[in-house]
Amino acid sequence: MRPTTLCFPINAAGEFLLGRKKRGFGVAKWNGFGGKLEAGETFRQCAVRELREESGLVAKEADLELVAFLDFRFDTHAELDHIGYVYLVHTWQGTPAPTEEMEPRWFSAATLPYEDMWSGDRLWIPMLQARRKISGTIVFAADKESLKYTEFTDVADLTESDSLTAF
Ligand SMILES: COc1nc(N)nc2c1ncn2[C@H]1C[C@H](O)[C@@H](COP(=O)(O)OP(=O)(O)OP(=O)(O)O)O1
Repeated sequence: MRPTTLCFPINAAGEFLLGRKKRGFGVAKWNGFGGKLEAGETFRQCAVRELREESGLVAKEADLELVAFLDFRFDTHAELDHIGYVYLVHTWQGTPAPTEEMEPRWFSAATLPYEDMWSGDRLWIPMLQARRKISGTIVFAADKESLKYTEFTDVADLTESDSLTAF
């Protein structure tokens, strides 16, 4: 799978905006807003575009705080392996609105619906809520849901890799 981005808007009350995915990869799960990199796009361009397309929120590239690099691997489905850059978004224009792909809703930090999210999320999203920046590997088992292996490392700073944009 192509490289991806994932954005989590956070409001002044510390709530996270999630969207319930209506179609495609991760359908019916709550997640941040993002998608696959398009040809010629930078990760930040992708993140801004996907956030707008899926939530209606308009952010500037400079308003994205890069907080995680994740290597998602699927033990018996290598075609699904992909990397993702994760951003927190504190500033935007517009109001969240349902889109063709996502049904948005605000959640307090303590009540994220982990039972209806990707199973790795309950491990790494709390690290972001603790203001950590991380690099991680998440390996899913054959059922594409259970976790087989995870590893997370704190990083002092993160920068998007240019070498991952060519495909
Ligand atoms: C496997 O673990 C994952 N956990 C979480 N929390 N998020 C994930 C995981 N794997 C992928 N994601 C994110 C990364 C992207 O933001 C989306 C998937 O992107 P999608 O397939 O929806 O990409 P689009 O370009 O929007 O899709 P279309 O081709 O349908 O337009 O999930």
